[in-house]
Parts: sequence; C-alpha cells; structure tokens
Amino acid sequence: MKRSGGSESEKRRKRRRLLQELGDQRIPFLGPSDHGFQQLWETSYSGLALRRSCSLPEELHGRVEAALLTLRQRGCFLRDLVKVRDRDVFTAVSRVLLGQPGTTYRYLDTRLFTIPWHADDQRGTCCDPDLSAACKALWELNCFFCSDVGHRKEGDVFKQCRKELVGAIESKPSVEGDTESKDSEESKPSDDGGDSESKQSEEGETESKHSEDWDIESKHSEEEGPSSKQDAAWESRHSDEMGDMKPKQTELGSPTGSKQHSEGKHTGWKHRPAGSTETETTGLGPQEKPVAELKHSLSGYHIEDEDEDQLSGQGCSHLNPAKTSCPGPAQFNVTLLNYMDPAAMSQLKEEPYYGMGKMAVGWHHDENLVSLSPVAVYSYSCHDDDKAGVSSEEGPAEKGCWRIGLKVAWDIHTPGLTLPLQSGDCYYMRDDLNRTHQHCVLAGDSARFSSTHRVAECSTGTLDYIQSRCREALSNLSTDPETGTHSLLSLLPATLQGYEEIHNEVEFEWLRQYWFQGQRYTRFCSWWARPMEQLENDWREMELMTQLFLAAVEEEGQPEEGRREMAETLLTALTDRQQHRQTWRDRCHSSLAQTLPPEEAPVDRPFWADDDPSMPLPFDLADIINRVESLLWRM
Ligand SMILES: O=C(O)CCC(=O)C(=O)O
Ligand SMILES: [Fe+2]
Repeated sequence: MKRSGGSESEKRRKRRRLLQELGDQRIPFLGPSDHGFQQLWETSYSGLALRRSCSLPEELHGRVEAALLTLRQRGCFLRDLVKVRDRDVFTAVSRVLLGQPGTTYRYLDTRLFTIPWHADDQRGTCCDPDLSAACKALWELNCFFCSDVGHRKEGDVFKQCRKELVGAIESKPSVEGDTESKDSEESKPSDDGGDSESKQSEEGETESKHSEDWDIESKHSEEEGPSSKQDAAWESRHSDEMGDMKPKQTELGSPTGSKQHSEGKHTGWKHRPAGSTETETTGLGPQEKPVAELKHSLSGYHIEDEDEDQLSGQGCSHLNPAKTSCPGPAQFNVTLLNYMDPAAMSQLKEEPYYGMGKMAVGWHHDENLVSLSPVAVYSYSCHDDDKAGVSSEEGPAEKGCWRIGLKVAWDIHTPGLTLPLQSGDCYYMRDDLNRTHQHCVLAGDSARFSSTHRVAECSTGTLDYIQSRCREALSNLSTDPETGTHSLLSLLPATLQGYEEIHNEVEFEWLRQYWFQGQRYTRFCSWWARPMEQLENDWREMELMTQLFLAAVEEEGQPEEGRREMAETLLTALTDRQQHRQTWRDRCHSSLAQTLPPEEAPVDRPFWADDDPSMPLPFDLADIINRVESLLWRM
C-alpha cells in the first residue's frame, strides 16, 4: 500500500508528542451557530465549499434519491471487509462503487469494481432497467458535479451559502424554539478567554492514536464502528481501539467540554430563514413533501446565485444524458456511495478529540485520488415519517442532523469545523483540502446516503490497463501451431521478471481482489463477469509461462551465470506469490469473513487441488521454492 511521507515510527512519535501535549483536553470546534465560524471556514477551511439543496434542480434530486433507494432495495450496499494495519475490519457504512465502466477504486487494501454508470440511452445489458436507471441518475449527478465544481470562481458557492447561514443564525429562527441553542453559546471556544489558543500546540494525528495508519492510509479505517450481526466479532477485534475511542472523562477547563452535551445548539441552527414555516407546520422534512410544496418551502431560501436559473431550470445542458463524457475540468470517474442507518448500529464510536459526537466514518483523508483533484459529495438523509409526525415543533431535518467534521491534519491549534447537512445538500472538497485536512462523518438520527464523486487515480486501476499488461506478458509465450508446444521467446532475466510481476499483479490485484468480495458484483450486474473470466484465462497462461521458466532454470547444461540469475529472479517471484497467496487465504478464512452470508462470503479463487490436470503448477509453491533454492545452493 502506498504511503505518503514520513515513516510509521516518525508519525507515531509525532502523534504521541501531540497527544501528550493535548492531555485530557478537547480541541475546540465550531459549528454554524458559533461566533467565528465563518471566519474559521474562510481562513482554515477555504477548500470546503457548500452547495445547498435548494440550488440543485429538483428533478435531479428526485432521480438521485430514487436511485439511491433502488440500490438499497436491491441490496447493493455492502459493508467492506477492509484491512487496516494488518487487521481485517468491516466498514461501519455500507458501500457500493459506481463509475466509468472498467474502473476500479482501491482503498484500505480493497479494490472496488465499478458498477458501470450509464452515460447514454443505449442501456447496457449488464443490469435490469431499474438498476440501469439508478446508474444513469448517478451519472447525471456526476455530470452536474463535473460542471459545477470547477465552474465557479473560488469561494462562490459557499460564500453565498455562508451568507445564508449567517443570516439564518442571526435571525435566530425562534420558530424552532430551541432553548439549548442559547446555552451552547457558553461553551463556544471563542468564549474561553483565549484558552482555545493557549492550550493547543503542535498536535499530530490525534485521531490516529487508535488508528496509527490513519493519516497515511487515509480513507476509511477501523474507525468505522461496528454494527448488526458483525458487532461481536468487530468488537472483539477492536476492543483496544474502542477503548481509545471512548470520550475522555476529564473535561475540566476544556472549552468544548460541554459541547458534546449541547449538541442541541446544532439542532437549533436552521437553514431556513425565519418565516419559512412549512416544515414546522407539517412536521415533515423536505423529502416527505410533495414536489411543488418543497419548491415553495425552499424558494424563500434561495441563494442569489448567478447560476440559479440554469441550475433550477429544465434546460441544464450539462445534464444532457446523451453526452457520454462530462463537461468541465473535473472528470469525476467514480462515485463511492455510502449508506448507514444509525438505528441499526448498536454502537458508534464517539469522535475522540473534539467531542463532536458519534462518527459514522472516522477521520481520514480520501485516498487513491488524482493529486489535488476535488471531491464532490451529495448527502441524502431519509426522514422517518413516524418521528416527524411526533416532533411537529422541531423540524426533523435539523434535529439529529448529519454533519461533516473537518480538522487540519497534524494540528491542535486550529479549531475543528462541523457542517450540518440537510438532505440534498452537497459539499465540495477542493484544492488541497483533502491533503492538508482530514474529514469525518458525524451520524445524525436518520438513515443517510452519500454519493462521493472522485477523480480516482486509476493509471493501474482500469480493465484496459490490466488487459494490456496481460497482453504484454503473454507476448513472450509462443505456441507451435503444429504441435501445440509452448515455449518462451525471451529468457532474459529482466524480461522474465517483468512478466512474473504482471502475473502477480493480475492474480493479487484483480482476480483475488474480485473474488474476495464474493458474488457481490455478479449479483447486481454482469459487467465484470466476462472480463474476469478472460483475466483468469490469461493468468492461467501465465502459470504455464512460470512452469516454462522453471523448466529453463532446472535445465542442465546452460551457462552457469545466466542460470543463476534466472533462478534468483524466479525465486523472488515465487516467494512473493506464495506469501501473497497465504495472505489472501487468511483474509478469506478470517473469523470476520465467516460471519458473512454465502453470497457475500469471500471466495479464495483461483484455488486448485494438486492433482488438477488443467493446472501446470501447484497452488502451494513450497516444493518448487525449495527446489529452486537448493539449485541455487548447488551453484
Ligand atoms: O458521507 C460523506 O459525506 C463523506 C463520506 C466520506 O468521507 C467518504 O466516503 O470518504
Ligand atoms: Fe472521505
């Protein structure tokens, strides 16, 4: 796995030092109702941009929401059994990857394969019409983001929205009657007489005290909490981290110590201007409203935006589904969809450093992205009709709102930032925000989806890429058309080494990654079935090539020097292969893997018995490795 900058131990040291310095104190964080929020956003989180729900075309909301519900209903959302610091862990959120056909996205030692989105009306035959429509809707959303994220002048989107936020806060939408919001003023870091400044110093990855790889490994880690049926297994493996994650008890002197208990102030914060009372009177969140009503309820809150007409109008040319590629400079090629219903989670971890609340996704950087590329996120929280009916006084959308948390990496000076998201809100992480900052997702009360659009760095992550690699390797295999006898064209060690590496790449980065995720891909969509079969056929030919390589090494009467070099090359490749096979076997047979239902259970494939006549070499390479080793000793 790629690691960026600094050694493990250096980071651990740095982290420890900063944690020591922080002691029992919490780092302050600001939400929209805190003084200084806007300024903090501008000065320390300027790469974050927000686009409110109301400024997206309603049709798009409708299609995207329907798509997400379809995908959920089909069971497409699954928790990933990822690897963090050599441990197998289930992600707390369930996920599915959509994107350009043949693209993959790799995170935490897991390669996700896209369900292809459908860019035009020529519907693929890989999935049924409902799924196909869902994929298309997310492609449309992707086009919207491609166009929107690079479209505006710096800061445009959120400046407008912040103005709106501040307006909403200043007008203290008392219709909501949230008394807690006042109390929370007392716990603002800015009210602590400068303590927020003085108590902080060079932190580090505080979050990483329970996940030391977090800052480097990025993306989701073990921080993702347990849930449902895997809880017990998860907890037993993570009791140490869970211990670490527990909020600290000593809060004295911490300006944010009481913040956690005053989450109401966030719930008291309203996006709507005072006077927009529809949600209150109906007690329903926007999602439950008829479209016309929704439009009306949002209209009082529209941002005065140069693109407003274009965005809310019918004629969004950039949404034209007939186009196969998206306009705009940001070419998001995948979206990783997340889903979590907090009610189904028996235990979510508390955000440990700021006291921000329960985390659905722990602190991380998004990994495997093109450097400096933006990330665009659509947030959809499903409102619970029953609850909404009961709490007619408070808009359910604000109560128990989902929030995104941000922090500056390796920094305990700068307060964290939380941004509540109402259903349909979108946010962008631009410039180097993802590199310099980390983000987490703080769970609200309702079930929630997000669609996170990314420019995946896929120079070695597309089907085209791996197919061309396979062709390259197989170009060294010659078959006599008359006898069918196989031979290797080149026996140069450097050449053979390259081809053995391709052999390992296709086996471990593609075949085993794919089958480890069980039947999940073929269950919903047949797109990958045939390519995977082809890759497996290519790989089998490469097994034959390795066998020929071994035969050449073991052949007597060759010049000693050349043979030694060949044997060493082969030994390295085989040892590597043997180790990786064992790692994948272990992953497939881990106790967590056993908890999965058959259709999701990892498959250890390719696997074959020693006496399988169709396979040129055994699965277990121990004997061959011994043979090559002793041959080298004898030389
Ligand atoms: O759900 C979100 O808003 C963001 C999720 C996230 O950070 C991720 O998937 O990497
Ligand atoms: Fe993320």
